[in-house]
Amino acid sequence: MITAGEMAVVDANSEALGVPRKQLMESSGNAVARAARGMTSPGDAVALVCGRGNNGGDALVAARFLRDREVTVHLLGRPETIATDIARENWDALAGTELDARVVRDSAEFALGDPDLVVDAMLGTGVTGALREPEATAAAAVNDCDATVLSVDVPSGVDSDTGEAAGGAVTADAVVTFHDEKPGLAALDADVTVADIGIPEAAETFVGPGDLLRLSRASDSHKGDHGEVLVVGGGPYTGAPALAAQAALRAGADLVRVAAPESVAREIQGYSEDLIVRGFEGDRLAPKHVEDLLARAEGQDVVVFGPGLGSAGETLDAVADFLGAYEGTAVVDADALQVVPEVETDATLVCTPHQGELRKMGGETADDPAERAALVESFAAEVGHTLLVKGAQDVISDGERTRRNRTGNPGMTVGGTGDVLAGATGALACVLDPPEAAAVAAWANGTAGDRVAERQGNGLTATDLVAELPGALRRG
Ligand SMILES: NC(=O)C1=CN([C@@H]2O[C@H](COP(=O)(O)OP(=O)(O)OC[C@H]3O[C@@H](n4cnc5c(N)ncnc54)[C@H](O)[C@@H]3O)[C@@H](O)[C@H]2O)[C@@H](O)CC1
Ligand SMILES: [K+]
Repeated sequence: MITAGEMAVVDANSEALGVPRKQLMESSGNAVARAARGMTSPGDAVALVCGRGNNGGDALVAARFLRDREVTVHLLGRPETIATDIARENWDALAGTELDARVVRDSAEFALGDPDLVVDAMLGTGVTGALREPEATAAAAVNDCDATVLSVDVPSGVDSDTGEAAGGAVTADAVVTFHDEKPGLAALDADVTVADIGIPEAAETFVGPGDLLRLSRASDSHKGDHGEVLVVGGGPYTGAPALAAQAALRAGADLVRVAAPESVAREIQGYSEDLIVRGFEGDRLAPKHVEDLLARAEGQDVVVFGPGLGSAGETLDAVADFLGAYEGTAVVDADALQVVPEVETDATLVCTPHQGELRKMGGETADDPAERAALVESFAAEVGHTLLVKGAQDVISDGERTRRNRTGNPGMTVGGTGDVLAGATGALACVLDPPEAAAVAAWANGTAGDRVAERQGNGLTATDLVAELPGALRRG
């Protein structure tokens, strides 16, 4: 099953892998023609009713593959108003054929005739609201006629995610949908076929630039703030929490606060005046600090727990106490990770171990990336949290869905890059679901590293990565 939003991500990742939308449209159109041919005989009349988006584009392609049928193409609206270049190019391509292609300038001009088969390609996943004209009149004519109706991707007017039909939606006898089943089609009283349109497997297996689309959707739908993050870290190390906090800012969080032992808080503040640093008594985290930290975590979108805390016994006890009582979302990194498998928590956690830390948590690892991904998936299911396991290929899993990330380079084994990733994951988890946040953060962190390496060769530092994060998170 794939939702329209996921399909858009996969589509953009496919393009980045060298298989652009226009090529997918050619495959979709070909699949539609194959289905139409299976439902008719040579010489039968096939009416292709095309909207001005890519759904219509699919049928404009199909027309070129149906020359042994008596084809009529009805374009709903003027060609100049076709919404996408690739659909327009496929309309223009019909000029080089003998096909009967008609422009329906307004609904009064629409004459369906008496076809044997109607191909309904008015609206696909781009539909919004009840059908407008001329689609409404055309849909009514399609629903009234005696012909069999084959819908492209989804019956026009039906929401492919929910199955809800807008006013005036088409009733289909059959549907050819693309790449994977759609949740909204399952309940329809129509014969649904899934056509493989040649999307490379890697477009789904690996996180790609298409995954950045999730961020634009999040900013459309979110309450308008990009989140507040609390970083709890520091003790034996001061750089780690500072890097995580700066990465969270660069990855889009509005406000980043740091809670660190007093002895290091001032030093952390020295790294950046953009951070709000407040110390707690002593040189390291201990159970006596937990109540105060829980109060500080109240009202934060995400807590990033662990960078630089160290592994003193009382520190790990404090981590366990905190996680036991916390109910929000937290990114857990570094020494704090080993506590996770033992602790009962209502919190939503994203754990970011490297291979060694994963083993310390009780997880297994393997050399082969696909095998490792399967092991990470079952361990994520066992611990009940999202895992982002760092490596030459990162693996991200919530126990159900698993992705891999292959951005990044050997130069990134330098100290501090993990802290940057934890901070970026924290910022993104303010606006995205945990596995999506982890996947986008891993991709962006690696992409930032690749850009720095391309520019300056060796000698990458974690600070370089932080500076490059905004660019890596920008689409296009
Ligand atoms: N990877 C993908 O996502 C692929 C998508 N493909 C096709 O592309 C389709 C999506 O294309 P688009 O995003 O261009 O969207 P659509 O073609 O579904 O619809 C967009 C057009 O419909 C108009 N419209 C929206 N709501 C309307 C309403 N209520 N009444 C009248 N007009 C309305 C819009 O103004 C726009 O011109 C899919 O359904 C599928 O058929 C395929 O080509 C293959 C690959
Ligand atoms: K359709």
